[in-house]
Amino acid sequence: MERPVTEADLAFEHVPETDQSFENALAKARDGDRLDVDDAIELLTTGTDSDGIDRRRKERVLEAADRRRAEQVGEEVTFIANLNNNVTTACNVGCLFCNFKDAAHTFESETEIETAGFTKTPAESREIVADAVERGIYEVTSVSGLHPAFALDEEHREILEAHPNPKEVNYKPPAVYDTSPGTYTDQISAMGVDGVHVHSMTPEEAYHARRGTDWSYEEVYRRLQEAGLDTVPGTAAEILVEEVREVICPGKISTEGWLEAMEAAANVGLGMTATIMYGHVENEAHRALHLKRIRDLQDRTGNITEFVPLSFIHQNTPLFEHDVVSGGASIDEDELLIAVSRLFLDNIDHIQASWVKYGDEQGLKMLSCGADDYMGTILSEEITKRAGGGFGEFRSFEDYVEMIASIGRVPVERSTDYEKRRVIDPDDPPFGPRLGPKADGTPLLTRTEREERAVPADD
Ligand SMILES: C[S@@+](CC[C@H](N)C(=O)[O-])C[C@H]1O[C@@H](n2cnc3c(N)ncnc32)[C@H](O)[C@@H]1O
Ligand SMILES: Nc1c(NC[C@H](O)[C@H](O)[C@H](O)CO)[nH]c(=O)[nH]c1=O
Ligand SMILES: N[C@@H](Cc1ccc(O)cc1)C(=O)O
Ligand code: SF4
Repeated sequence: MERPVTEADLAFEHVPETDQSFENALAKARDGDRLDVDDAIELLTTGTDSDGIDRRRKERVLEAADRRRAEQVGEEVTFIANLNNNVTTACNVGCLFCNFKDAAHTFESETEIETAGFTKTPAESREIVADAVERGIYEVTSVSGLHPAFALDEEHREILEAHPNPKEVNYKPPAVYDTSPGTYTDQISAMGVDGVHVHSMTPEEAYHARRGTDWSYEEVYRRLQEAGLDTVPGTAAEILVEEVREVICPGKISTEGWLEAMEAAANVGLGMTATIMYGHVENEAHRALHLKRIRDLQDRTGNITEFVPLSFIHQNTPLFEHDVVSGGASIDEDELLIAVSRLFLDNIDHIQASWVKYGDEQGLKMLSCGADDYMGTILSEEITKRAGGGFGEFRSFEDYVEMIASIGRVPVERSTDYEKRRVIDPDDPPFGPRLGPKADGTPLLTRTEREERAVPADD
């Protein structure tokens, strides 16, 4: 088990104190001036001159962000027809905010323990994606645990097999396990059914895909790109400040490592998203520093299409179970984080509202706090569900059109890179995806609807 978190670990060097005033920071935001870290802290706290959130000030921040959203991207709200396909939950990194993972030894053939998790072979992944493509999706997002048997490709497997101490590099051969995930390149090429867009390989996974070698991240991402990788999800970012990572994910790549991997992905020409996972032990100074690191990265690369705030889901996580935190972010904090992301990240066009994290009602509200993208259909979800979140695993195009039209905005289906966009007329049902290789406008069905249709009606 991990070393317990002590109070000393939470006595942070970075605290929300500034020489700036709330009013000055807000004036800069309204004028479209580039904000600095102190400005962001003032806006996120609604002023460090008093404790707690000042509701009237909060409304002014949200209003400024909503106006900026309207100027920058207009009234369209985008979403994507996509599938989430997590390959394996086996992971020994031990992040304290995560309940998606299952200890890798529970997957071994020899063990008496029955694992609560799953591993898919490349063939199984392919079948799941093929089925979803048939239904009309055109993006597969795939993020997974760091299974010890995973290797980048055959060459990487040979290097790992020849390692004098495989344990040191977190490697065990596939034969040890009931099911092998194969290699990353096999999984990527298996998922690339009919030209579906493959969005996969977070910096943490890329780290795993080069362990025990001297390969650069460029080399890793180049090989993955050859296998069919299209874009990279910028998760594993969590909070890009070391003193926070030391508490919530001491086994994970560092801030520097994350930035290095993302830059490498950009260098080989891959598009990417970026995230923040907030609402646990960090304070507003950490959130502001994180935003600065993302904006700097985007200044260097220009490859980030969207920023995705992920509000910490606390219920079943070690951080909550060990009383390190008493819950997640408040609604005020969620709204301010979306708004300040819009105002601070002047070089990233799209801010995503995650219905997985916020639910429909609050997710919709976020679209008037600075967000303009409403995620995707995903069809299946494991990370938030296992952490105790309860907002489900699927949204249909009908759900999307109804929700977006209800707030007077324009529903638009988009491709991962936002290049392909199709405006949907709310008065012209039925609603289904049209941008996919097999998408002909037929509505995506829920699992239950599909099962009902599969059973021949007995009249
Ligand atoms: C579960 S990991 C899977 C991919 C890979 N293992 C990694 O860490 O990048 C993907 C992301 O899910 C997010 N996540 C995990 N647990 C969460 C929780 N309890 N609440 C909110 N987000 C969470 C984290 O931001 C994490 O980086
Ligand atoms: N916000 C969450 C996402 N967002 C990813 C999108 O669905 C999509 O893959 C991206 O916009 C690239 O096109 N995915 C999750 O699984 N969970 C979230 O909370
Ligand atoms: N799957 C991740 C989130 C995610 C994945 C890909 C992205 O591009 C963005 C966010 C989660 O549920 O937390
Ligand atoms: S967040 Fe990713 S790396 Fe960390 S324990 Fe969960 S699955 Fe593993």
